[in-house]
Amino acid sequence: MSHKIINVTVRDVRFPTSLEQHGSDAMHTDPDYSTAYVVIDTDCGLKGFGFTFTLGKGTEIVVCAVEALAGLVVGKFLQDIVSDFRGFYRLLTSDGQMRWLGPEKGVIHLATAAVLNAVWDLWARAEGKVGTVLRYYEKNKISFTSMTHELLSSFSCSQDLMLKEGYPAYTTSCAWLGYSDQLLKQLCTDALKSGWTKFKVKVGADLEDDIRRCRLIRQMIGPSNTLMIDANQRWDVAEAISWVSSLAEFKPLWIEEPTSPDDILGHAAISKALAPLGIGVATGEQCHSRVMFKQFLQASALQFVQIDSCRLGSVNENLAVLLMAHKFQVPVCPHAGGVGLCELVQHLILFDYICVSGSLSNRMCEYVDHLHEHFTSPVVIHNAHYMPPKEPGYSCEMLESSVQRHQYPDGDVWKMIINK
Ligand SMILES: C[C@H](O)[C@@H](O)[C@@H](O)[C@H](O)C(=O)O
Ligand SMILES: [Mg+2]
Repeated sequence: MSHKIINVTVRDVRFPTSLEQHGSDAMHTDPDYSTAYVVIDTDCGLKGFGFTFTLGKGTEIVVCAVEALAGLVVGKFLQDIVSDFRGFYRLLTSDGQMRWLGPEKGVIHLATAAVLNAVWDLWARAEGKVGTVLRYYEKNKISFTSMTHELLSSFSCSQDLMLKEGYPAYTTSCAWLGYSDQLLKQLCTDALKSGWTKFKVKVGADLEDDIRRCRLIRQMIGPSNTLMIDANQRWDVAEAISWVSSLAEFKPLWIEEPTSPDDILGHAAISKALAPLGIGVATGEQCHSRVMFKQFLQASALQFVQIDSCRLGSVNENLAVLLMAHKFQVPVCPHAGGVGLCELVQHLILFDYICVSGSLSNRMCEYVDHLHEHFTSPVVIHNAHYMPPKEPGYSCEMLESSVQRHQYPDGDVWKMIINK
């Protein structure tokens, strides 16, 4: 079948998560988890769904950027796109006028991610597959193929393990910064009961609060479970080193986003200073391109790579980062959560394990327990592991009823909030 793309639509879909402080951190105190939600229509009726993730205000700007890119997509045939996916990626990112808005960063790159996520979803649905990424990888004969040849031959064995046990996850949803100690305790108790062993806590606004919260959670989870801390870029370099040193007694595995996401050498200095304390640096949720990741890796500026399915240019660019991380032997622990990021990133991390890294050492994927009910194929978590998705596609499709209710500003949910 030809699968000619005949239409690309995009909608501003927002969830009022800030009302309950879900997702709050030291820099983003009132996030409304949102998406610029893209639907691609084809001449044969098949659709592709995709989105990028935003925090509420400004989603309308991403919507405009998607509309600007749509002209490059409508009229194309899926087969032509995927037989030269590199060319298509460049078409979207290298338009002679639009690239001035990035290039490959900021709003225009978020829009590129939304469009490409929808194309990947469409391709996987057209093939009736979950794992189109593997085919892309083989077809494009990425130069790492020989390096991972052995891993590819152990493909079925790793795949069996994933199908049986799933991919290990950690939870962030017990300890958002705006949650009270009482709520934190309750959520942590529930999470321990459900089998969670790895927990991330938001820090960075007030040191005394951080000490109290980290002590509380460490006491609850005990010495052998894993704790991570996340400052969401709140500090400068010297402040990060001294602040995290004050939290070292709680034995965090990593400090995430200690400073500006663009300060590669700053991250390197923090990594060096914290290494003797056994604390690594994790970053990536606002690392906007593979070029930045390359330098982070070259400068030994991070010890955990946090790819993001909606900030980088979809599967295409994430794949480049997975391969570089493997070359540098740095574990990938994707950023997820938000709305829909868990749904997308599960595909990438399974691919990383089965075809690239072949290792689970120091590796885990983020999970938050919000908004999955709005997806047609929500993630399945079992015993704190992501179970492989079974439906063909990239798991991007939202329930149409959810989209309509949450569309901003005309959906019922927003009409009620705005008219209050
Ligand atoms: C605003 C968001 O909830 C962030 O706080 C979140 O993505 C966070 O940094 C995370 O690591 O999950
Ligand atoms: Mg984070």
